Amino acid sequence: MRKPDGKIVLLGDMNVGKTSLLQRYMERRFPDTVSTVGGAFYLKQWRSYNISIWDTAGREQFHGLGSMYCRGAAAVILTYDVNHAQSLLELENRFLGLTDTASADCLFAVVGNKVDLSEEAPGEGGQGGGRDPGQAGGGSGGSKQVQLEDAMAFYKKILKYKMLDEKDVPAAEQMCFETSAKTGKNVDLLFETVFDMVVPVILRQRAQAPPQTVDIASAPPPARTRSGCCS
Ligand SMILES: Nc1nc2c(ncn2[C@@H]2O[C@H](COP(=O)(O)OP(=O)(O)OP(=O)(O)O)[C@@H](O)[C@H]2O)c(=O)[nH]1
Ligand SMILES: [Mg+2]
Repeated sequence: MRKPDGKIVLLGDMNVGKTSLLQRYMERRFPDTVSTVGGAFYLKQWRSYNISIWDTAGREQFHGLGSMYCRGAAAVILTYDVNHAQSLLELENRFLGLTDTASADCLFAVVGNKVDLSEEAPGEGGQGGGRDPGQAGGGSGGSKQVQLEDAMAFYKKILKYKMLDEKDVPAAEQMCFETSAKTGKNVDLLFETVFDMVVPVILRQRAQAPPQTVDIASAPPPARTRSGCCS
């Protein structure tokens, strides 16, 4: 298997829909999920690049693994549930620090998932957005608690935390998304925008990395010297 050219990591509280978003994009379906244990990845061929997309566990008990998964990441997708305000706060309090191990020019996307629940008419089944409403990250009702502007304000906090200048990075409007893994809304847009933006990061990472292998075919032949017994 060819080594991936770049890495994208999904982070966020349990139950916000990270696994569902990835399965919607990669497998074009919305299957039942079980809470992720540790982490898992998909490989995506984008243009001529091989990108690994890591799905991580939101559960507190796996928190320590997050910074390991983020090591060298070219992009991090910070995911919350639009119907659960605490899940956005958790990104700031618990998950942003995990990205310290990411690449220096790592890109950030902020994603509010489960918009279908707040778009449904009252009484149309707004209880279906979480497997265990009693736990952290669960309890998605049908009322939207987080607006896109809140996500954009959080994006600006990320830039401050990373000491990045707004003019050197993509604008908040480009990097904040509202999605539904259930209906597919904005899911392709999210991943494909991130893939497109990650390509220049991959190219920069490549240019900075020391060469791993010697290409014998393109190496110049060794200079012949006249010394030696047979010359
Ligand atoms: N209505 C609705 N439900 C969703 C959506 N995305 C995920 N869910 C449901 O929310 C629950 C949790 O989804 P997961 O994708 O497993 O959440 P996760 O973020 O991977 O959770 P952890 O692996 O525990 O960190 C499941 O019952 C999903 O079916 C969505 O867009 N809309
Ligand atoms: Mg999961």
